[in-house]
Amino acid sequence: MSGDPSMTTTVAGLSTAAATRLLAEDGPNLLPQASTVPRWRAFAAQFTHFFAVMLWVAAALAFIAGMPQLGVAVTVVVVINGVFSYVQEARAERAASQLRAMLPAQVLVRRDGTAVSIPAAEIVHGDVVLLSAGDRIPGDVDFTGTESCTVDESMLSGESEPVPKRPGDPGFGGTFLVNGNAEAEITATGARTRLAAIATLTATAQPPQSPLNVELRRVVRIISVVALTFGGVFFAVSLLSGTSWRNAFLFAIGVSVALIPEGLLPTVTLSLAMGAQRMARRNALVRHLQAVETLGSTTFICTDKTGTLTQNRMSAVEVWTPQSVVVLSGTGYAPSASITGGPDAVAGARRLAWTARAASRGRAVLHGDEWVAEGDPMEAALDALARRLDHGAGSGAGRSAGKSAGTGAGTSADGDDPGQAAAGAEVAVEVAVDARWPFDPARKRESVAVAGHLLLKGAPEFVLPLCVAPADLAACQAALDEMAGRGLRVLAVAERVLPGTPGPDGPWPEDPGELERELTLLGLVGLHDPPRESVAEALRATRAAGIKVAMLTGDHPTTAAAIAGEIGLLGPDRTVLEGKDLPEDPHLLGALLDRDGVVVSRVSPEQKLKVAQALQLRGHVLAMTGDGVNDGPALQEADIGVAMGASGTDVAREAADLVLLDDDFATIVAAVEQGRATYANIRRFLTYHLTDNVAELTPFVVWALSGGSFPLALGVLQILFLDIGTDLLPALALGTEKADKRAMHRPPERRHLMDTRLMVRVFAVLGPVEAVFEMAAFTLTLWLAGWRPGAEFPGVGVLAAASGAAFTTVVLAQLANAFACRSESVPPWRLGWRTNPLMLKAVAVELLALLGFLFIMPVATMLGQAPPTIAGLLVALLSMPALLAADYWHKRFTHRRAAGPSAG
Ligand SMILES: Nc1ncnc2c1ncn2[C@@H]1O[C@H](COP(=O)(O)OP(=O)(O)OP(=O)(O)O)[C@@H](O)[C@H]1O
Repeated sequence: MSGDPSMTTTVAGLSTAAATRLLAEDGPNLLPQASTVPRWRAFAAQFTHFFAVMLWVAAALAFIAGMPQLGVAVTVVVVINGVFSYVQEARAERAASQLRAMLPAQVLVRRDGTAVSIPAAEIVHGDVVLLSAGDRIPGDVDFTGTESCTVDESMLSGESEPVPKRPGDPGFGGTFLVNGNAEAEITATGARTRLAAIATLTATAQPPQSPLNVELRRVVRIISVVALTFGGVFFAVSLLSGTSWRNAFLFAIGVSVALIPEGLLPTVTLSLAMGAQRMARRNALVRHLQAVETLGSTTFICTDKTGTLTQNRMSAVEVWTPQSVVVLSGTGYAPSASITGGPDAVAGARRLAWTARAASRGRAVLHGDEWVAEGDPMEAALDALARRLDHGAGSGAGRSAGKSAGTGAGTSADGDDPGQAAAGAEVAVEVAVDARWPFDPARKRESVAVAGHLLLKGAPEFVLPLCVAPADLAACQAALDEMAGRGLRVLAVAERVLPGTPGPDGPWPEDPGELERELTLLGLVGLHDPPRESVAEALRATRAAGIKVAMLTGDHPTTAAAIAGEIGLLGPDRTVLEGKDLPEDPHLLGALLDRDGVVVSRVSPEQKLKVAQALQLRGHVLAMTGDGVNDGPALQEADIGVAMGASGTDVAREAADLVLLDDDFATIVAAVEQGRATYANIRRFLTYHLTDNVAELTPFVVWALSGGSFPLALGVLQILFLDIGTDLLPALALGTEKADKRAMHRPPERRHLMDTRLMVRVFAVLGPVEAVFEMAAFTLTLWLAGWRPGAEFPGVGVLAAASGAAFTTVVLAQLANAFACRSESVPPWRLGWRTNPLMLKAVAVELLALLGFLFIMPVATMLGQAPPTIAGLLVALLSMPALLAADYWHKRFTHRRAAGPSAG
């Protein structure tokens, strides 16, 4: 708190013209880019990683060994793969930076004498910024006016205790105002701030690995180990069967590298980036790409109430005073009020409203016929209330308005009513506040000292005990219960004459506790905040998706329960808890909360953190919303911290993984749906990719097991070309699959990308079918040409045609597989052929490439293949229905076992 008068003296700030000139001179207020990798380095990196280097060695060896075609082919493969990966990564990076630019930080500054909100990047040296709790300080500053202001400087100093600031103290860009309000003059922006110096130091630090990254690296590692093992076995068998060591080494490297899914990581990144873009179109902005995937596996959502479930458009609809009840309806200036009570009924209500407004900073302005909030919507509603009652009284609407009508002079004659002493009837005149102790979520009240009075408003349980027991405590409690039971937020308003207190210059106590006692209760005010229309439907969707929801609110238990009941959140056992009653033990707490539709009221930020920890201990993947200054730790603790883009504080936004641009609960649900879709897509192309690997490996396994006596159905070059000709485009197309309509009709699952289900599908169903037909096409061609196992290898022409048949089979089977992989449970013909246009294009390109690889003679000769015979072609064609049939039966089988619809 502070009684510092400089808060009320207005420093005019810069003129717009001066600011524009300074902005041109100094440049925008942006931190120097954390030295991003230059493009050429990112490009070069695609050609210098371990596997690429192995391929370069293989190419060099091929040239030295006098096999220039192989050398050229390997080089082509490295280049195509490198360019493809680079393009994908660049696209993903571009998408990510577009997302970052969607939420520019805004700052309130005083320009030309009025407060305006501008992007933080446009702040210049000399600007006067107006800060309130939760704001990030946009540059280095000197404080010019402060009100109970403390700043979290931990990011610069490591000191976790907030630092109190007084006028004249310096403040630093990037730190946060934790408490109170402040006015400050900017002394340095952008690269000249202290943060910039530190940011350049820390830019080189690696960001932590996300779970998805860890998981993907695991997948790539497994496949790489398998590939290298095969390479080793192949090398050994080649040597044993009399191949020269150089050739053996060459082929071993070729086989290993062909099997390693280098393209997988960039494809996944791109797929996440596209998921993030789709979320952004639905007003959900992820702050890291990996959050897209985590969102998909969310099992529990803890949401707050005001603004997320409700519209945060408050209006005061009822005033209870010991003498009267005033019920207001309608909007605009002149409410239709129903008043019960004696002659002073409206006078009492007005006095309450004026007091509550004096203890507020939020204000309301009339737009058309509606009050629009400037600042805290609840406080704005109190401002509107005061003006409406004045207006009503002045125009005679309040039939018992009595003596204070219009002028507000009434009770102030005896100097007893500071609020009304400053009042005009229509025009709000601000009262001169000597000292303010702002609202904080622990005290749950706010008080001000005005002209020798202490004026206070706050949560009833936190105000009533400070009051001299009113004669009609029971009536007060009944009024409170009744209003809360209707879902109204209820505030108590009280005041006290301060004996012999200091003037505006203080000194005032830091702790208002010693002043906030022996208060006189003026009454209660009930505020209505309509639920969002989308919420009931969104809650139904969450339930259908097997996700549990809890409401964590700072509001009164009865109010919270009423709203939760109204929107259909409250669970069947109607569990409504209070923050103070939550058990300390995290296991107990987890067990208590682990059900659907729990309401926790009067919850503090620390309790939110505990709730997050307890639910995660139960194995939940938790999304938690928060908008307050102190919500940062809970948001960081949750798997998905959700902050509000429209309201909410900078602190919360920067701790969050997901920002809701429209503050709407339904948007979280939309984001979860998109997250599930993206995860399903990654599994789709992983399945597709791995099936191909089975088909590519089988010839080598057969060859090696036969000790080199069974000819090799596919050569290294053919494998490399399969990888490029068939894998890249369909994998991309699978990454663009739309969200499955039923994705939100099954329970969430937290599983490894490469789980048993996927492995069985690849290694026991799709892969073997493809491999069997591939080997059948090869063997049948040889057989019909008269070759029998164990005999001398047939001539080059026969081998080429057989190998061409095997190659064709893999391409065609993969073509069918691309369609099979579009869903994990539905056969492709039920998905509609035109629902993924990119897939049709990918398939067309694949077919053209196949024709080229078979019929362009130099290419075919280089690959060691020729167009297949009729018999070979028939087997290749048969592989398609066979693969689809196997896929169909497998889907039916697992589908039935899973009992219940599931798709994706
Ligand atoms: N500006 C204020 N001045 C006085 N009391 C307030 C103020 N804001 C809130 N309160 C009281 O404190 C209680 C808790 O408010 P708080 O803002 O902490 O809740 P919250 O967590 O934002 O609630 P919700 O879940 O509804 O968003 C309110 O129910 C109200 O009684």
